[in-house]
This record gives sequence, structure tokens and C-alpha cells, in this order.
Amino acid sequence: MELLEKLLKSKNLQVALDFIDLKNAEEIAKQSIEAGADILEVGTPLIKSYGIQGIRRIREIAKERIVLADTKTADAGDVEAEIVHLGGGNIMTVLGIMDDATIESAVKKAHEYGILVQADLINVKDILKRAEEIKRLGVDIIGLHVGLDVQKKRGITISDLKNEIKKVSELGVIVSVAGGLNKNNIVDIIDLPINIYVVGGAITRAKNPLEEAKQIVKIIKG
Ligand SMILES: O=C([C@H](O)CO)[C@H](O)[C@H](O)COP(=O)(O)O
Repeated sequence: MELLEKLLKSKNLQVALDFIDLKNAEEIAKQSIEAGADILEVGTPLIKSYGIQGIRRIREIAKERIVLADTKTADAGDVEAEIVHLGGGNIMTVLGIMDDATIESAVKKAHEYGILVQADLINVKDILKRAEEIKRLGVDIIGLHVGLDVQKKRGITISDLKNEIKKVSELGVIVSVAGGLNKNNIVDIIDLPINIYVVGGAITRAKNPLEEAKQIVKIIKG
């Protein structure tokens, strides 16, 4: 699959559009593209607010860029794959902590549509063990993720999980990392074999999101 090859062979910036308001998301989506972002993420709050229409709108703006719908699917994997297909997304996410049955259902349906599946390991305690299991279920991307609430409560970001990132990347999968990344801490993990750097708040809440995104693209692309 062409998209898989591209992701596997390169380092990519994914901008997480974690908005409730579509107009704000559209504005940052346009600036992210101008800055050179590779993937636009229809954030979970945006999907909850606008559903398929929200994914469709970001698809229109993204043009040939990749659109990831952060569905964080917890059940009915096939139905949520259908939703992403109707919105025109290229990648969906499923929660790695859920039952294998949900992941299998998402993978089966998504692959029928040519959609990639990312397992989000948010809140998974034994990351390497679950990553190994999930790889066998046919997911395309493994996402290591420190969620917003944990970032706030414990003061950690994904850049604190270097060992886990290294071990998962040794499985030979596409690795995505998310959770509190910014232009300072991305530098700490830039030499690790990571394919997708997800950045949300550091860009969406920046005084100048375009400039911030440009700087981050420069760090990631080298
Ligand atoms: O997935 C996310 C979170 O669970 C809210 O939906 C964020 O997109 C992800 O954490 C990236 O955002 P930042 O941590 O603000 O970079």
C-alpha cells in the first residue's frame, strides 16, 4: 500500500485539530498545510461535535494530504470504519486497550476501504506486550500516547517514554507518538525511529500557529 510505504520511510508531522468549533479547526488546518504538515488529524472533540461532516470538511481542505480521524474506537469497529470512509479519511484510530474483537473488526472493515488503522495505546500499562499482540491483529500503526488529563495531572509527556518508544519501534511497525509534544521536547526524541509526531496544543494554542508549525516541520524534516 502506497500510504504505508510513505509513512514507513519518512518522518511526518501530524497536527491534531482538537477543536469543538469547526471554523477554528479549518483555520489551523489551512495554516498547517501551508507550514508543510503531512497529516491533518480530525481530533476526537471535532468528531464528537461534527461527525462525518467534520471529517469531510477537513478532507476538502487537506486536498492530497493525509487525513486521520481520531475516532478512538472502543466498540463496533466496523461501524466506525464506515464513518471514516464516508468522511473520506485515510486513517482511523482504535483504542489498543479494548478487546481484540473490536480491533479485528475495525481492521477488517477499514482495510476493505483502503483505510489504515492506528491502535492508540493510551492508558495501556504493559505497552510492549500489547503492541506485540496488536501487531498480530493486523493494525498498520502503533500510537504511543500520553493523554491530556495525564499530562496535566502527572506533568509528563510522551517524550518521557523513550524506552517504550524504542522497544515498540523494534517490532518493525509504523510508530506514532502523541502527548504534549512541542518544538523543545521533539528534539529529545528526534533520533528515535518514529514515523509520526503528533502535535496538538503546541500549535493550536500558539500565538502564531503558522510560524510554530513551520519551526516544528523544520525540526522533524531535518
Ligand atoms: O488525542 C489527543 C487527546 O486525547 C485529545 O483528544 C490529542 O490529539 C493528542 O494528545 C495531541 O495533543 P497534544 O497533547 O495537545 O499535543
